[in-house]
Amino acid sequence: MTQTASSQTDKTAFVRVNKLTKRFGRMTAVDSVDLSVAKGETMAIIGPSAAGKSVLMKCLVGIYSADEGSIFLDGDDVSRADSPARPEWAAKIGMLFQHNALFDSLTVWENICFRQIELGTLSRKAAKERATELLGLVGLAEESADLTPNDLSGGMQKRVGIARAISSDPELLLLDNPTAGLDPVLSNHIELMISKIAQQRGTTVISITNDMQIARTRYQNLTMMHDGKVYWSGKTSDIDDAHNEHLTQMLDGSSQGPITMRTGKREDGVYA
Ligand SMILES: Nc1ncnc2c1ncn2[C@@H]1O[C@H](COP(=O)(O)OP(=O)(O)OP(=O)(O)O)[C@@H](O)[C@H]1O
Repeated sequence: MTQTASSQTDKTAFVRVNKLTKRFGRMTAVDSVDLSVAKGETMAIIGPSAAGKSVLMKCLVGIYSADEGSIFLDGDDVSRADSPARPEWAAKIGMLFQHNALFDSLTVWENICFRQIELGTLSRKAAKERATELLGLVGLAEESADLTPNDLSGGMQKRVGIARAISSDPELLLLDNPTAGLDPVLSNHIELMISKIAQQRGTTVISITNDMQIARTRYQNLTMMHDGKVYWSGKTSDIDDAHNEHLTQMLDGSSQGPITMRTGKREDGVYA
């Protein structure tokens, strides 16, 4: 991955977002955002509340259309929810929503293979087998398959959400706060599991997190958003102590952002 999605430099990126803008009335939730991720790499998106992180994710998954700018996935233009390439990409993207979005009236296994059952790509028997296999992968017992989401703890629900997100073996995995509300030990477990899944399957992963430490240790790339804009984007290995302090201050609201930026966007379009 190159350090930002400058359209000049990142034509080969698997995920390429160019000057993406999404508005709600007069409010600009995502403001001319550039980012890019190479195939098989991982990116954490971090930023304070209302920074535009979830709206960006919803543009990537195709819930919202770009008002301006573009989104390319493996070269396909999917900038709008109704772009011709979108239907094909629906099956190639797995998403964990912020509040898991599990169906309370369905069992765990039906939730995990919901899409396959709906589309008829798997019989119910095959779907249950597949879901049970995925439960093992996310560290849940086979017996959980017949429970409903209400029977599960928050951490277990997250795991079921992740199992559903990877059920179609997606090329792109989008995770909106996979560890929100979980204790640090469980958060680490889940993040480790995500890294392993990404490594074993070669999945490209973009994940929102509020934890700078997790972002730095578990992800290859990091994008910091603030007020709908990308404030910093680059390799986590390039984050030195000064950057770390600065980004952490932005995250907890003790820095007002770009005014106190230590370094800025270079002439070649790379944030440093
Ligand atoms: N459907 C919508 N209609 C109107 N405004 C919206 C809508 N969705 C999001 N917003 C607004 O867009 C801004 C960005 O929201 P977003 O959910 O992307 O923030 P976020 O960075 O994910 O924050 P958090 O970490 O708190 O979830 C917020 O001001 C939010 O109120």
